[in-house]
Parts: sequence; C-alpha cells; structure tokens
Amino acid sequence: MRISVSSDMDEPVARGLVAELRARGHDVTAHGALHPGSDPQWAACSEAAARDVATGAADQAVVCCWTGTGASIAANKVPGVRAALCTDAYTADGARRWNDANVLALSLRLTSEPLLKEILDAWFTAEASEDAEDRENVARIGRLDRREP
Ligand SMILES: O=C[C@H](O)[C@H](O)[C@H](O)COP(=O)(O)O
Repeated sequence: MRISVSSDMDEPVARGLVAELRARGHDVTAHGALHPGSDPQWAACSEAAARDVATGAADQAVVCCWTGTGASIAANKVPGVRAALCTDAYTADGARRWNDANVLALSLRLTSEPLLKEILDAWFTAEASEDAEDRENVARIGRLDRREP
C-alpha cells in the first residue's frame, strides 16, 4: 500500500512508524519533521499527508503530532478524508470497520512501540463494514464534505 506519513516532531515513535510500515512492505512517503525541507508545522504536514490520500497519490496516511489532536483536525479538513485518532487497537479496528477511516492519527506522547504495532495490526487487518447502516453513515459524511443536504 502507498502510505503517506507526517509528524511535526522528529520523535523515535515517528521514525519507528516509518520503519515499521516499510518492514510491512508499504511504500512510505514522509512529510514534516520526517522529511528535510518539508514544512514541519502540524497543520501543514498533516494536510500534506491527507491531500496525498484525497488526490489518490497515497492509499492511506498516518498523521502524528504530540497529542494527535491537531493532526487529526487538520487531516479531517481535507475533503474525502476520514481521519481517526486512535489510542488503542480496538479503536483502530472500529475506525476501519465502521468509519471506513482512510487516515490514522496517532499521539506521539501516548503511543509506545508495542502499542504502535497493535494499532497497525488492527488497522491493516480490519476491513470496511458492508452493513447498510455503516455504509449510509459513511455516505452521509461524504455529503457533509460536499456540503450536500
Ligand atoms: O495538536 C498539536 C500537537 O500535539 C503538537 O504536536 C503540539 O502542539 C506540539 O507543540 P510544540 O511544537 O509547541 O511542542
């Protein structure tokens, strides 16, 4: 999978995330503090990674900041993006399954290396629900995005 990753801070967990994704066979594009010359501000680098998803340059993205909050807010402002701030594997599973999330937001402060692997395992294993109510909820978010009634 082509995955864009952003972080406003050059933290071990962010570098570990890139290494872990590459070890799992993903094609990683880095933004922010993980890529020299890229704007490291959390809103800017999260937007850049999210835009990769929205334009189809990436299949998914993982956006990081200290709390994960700013990264998730910025990513969710990009039309077509459904970013989920996940602090555990159950939440990551639900984000993919029920919300068809296409951007994973992580807190650099809370995410330990073992927890990161658990979250990634859940994120990449779960598939979007085919349940009609779940699909309608996701479709409604699309209409919100497009300012449709
Ligand atoms: O939502 C914002 C993020 O948690 C940032 O990573 C946080 O604001 C870091 O700020 P600073 O660079 O001032 O430590």
